Amino acid sequence: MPSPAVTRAHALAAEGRHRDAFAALAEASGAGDSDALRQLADWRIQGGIVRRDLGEARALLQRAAAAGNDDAALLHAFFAANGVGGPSDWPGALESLRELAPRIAQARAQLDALADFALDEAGGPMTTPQLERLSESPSVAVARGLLGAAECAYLVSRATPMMAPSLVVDPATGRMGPHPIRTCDFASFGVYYEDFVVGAINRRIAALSGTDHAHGEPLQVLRYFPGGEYRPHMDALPATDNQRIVTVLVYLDEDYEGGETDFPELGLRFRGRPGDALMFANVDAEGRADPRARHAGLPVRSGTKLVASRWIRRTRFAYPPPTPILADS
Ligand SMILES: O=C(O)CCC(=O)C(=O)O
Ligand SMILES: [Fe+2]
Repeated sequence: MPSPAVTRAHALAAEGRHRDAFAALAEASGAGDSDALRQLADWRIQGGIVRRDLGEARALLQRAAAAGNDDAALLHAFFAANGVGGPSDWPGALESLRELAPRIAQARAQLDALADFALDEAGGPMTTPQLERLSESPSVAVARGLLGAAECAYLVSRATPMMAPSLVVDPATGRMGPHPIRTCDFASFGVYYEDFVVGAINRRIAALSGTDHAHGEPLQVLRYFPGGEYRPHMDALPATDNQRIVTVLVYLDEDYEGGETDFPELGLRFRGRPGDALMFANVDAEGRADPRARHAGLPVRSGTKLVASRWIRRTRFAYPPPTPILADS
């Protein structure tokens, strides 16, 4: 049961009285209501009612955690680990995760999955696997065992309840929507979901690709049932000043037939074992979209294919915030 202030704020927002709802939450937050602090943090993350402000959200989560809200404490630890809304403090965040573990099963599950790999002080990998090059230009390469079995299983278990039918950018309209080009389900690990395991995986992907982990779009997990496919496409965007320069795919399971990743222009077809990564460049030496990097996830014939996908931009990436209803908030 949420606190009375949160219930009241929801009712006011549902009536379109957003300013009153915000005032109710702000007042209760000021009085130390941990539910109100948590709710206000959510609004600051979403940015639909009030202005998105991840730094403010992180501060609110910290206060909610201090007032005894474990769920806020866990999300605050994710923010601190991954440098959301402020600097990254991996060791401090890990300490919080360990404190929460006796009370929160999800915190224990993360600590277990993290045990697959030795991490440095900042959550980065101690080593990265050797790259086997499959194509010189555009560069396509394989890194065997980039993820461990526990990490693959953890990603799948976290992604499964979040799965929704895929959306892609329609080149005709520029809008996101369902499209026959990608007939799989997907789960995206944005700020709410980028936990310690996802953060450690993103850092390993960054180390492999020689990029900064803040340059990646949220890690996605794609799930293809029989007949599901991702038709030939380029990951590079038609017009952007922050191009998707490189893609890393990590195969998460093997109980399926078909579903190879196919590069028609290169005569190359690949399917990895669980934990294997395929990395390819989407741009040429001048940074322009490289049509030879066009690729497909071929139709799955039987079973279920699960793959993690990370599109890495040239520079830091964040989704633009929505326009808030309370513009002056
Ligand atoms: O599922 C695959 O093999 C391809 C996925 C893909 O092309 C992508 O995520 O951009
Ligand atoms: Fe792709």
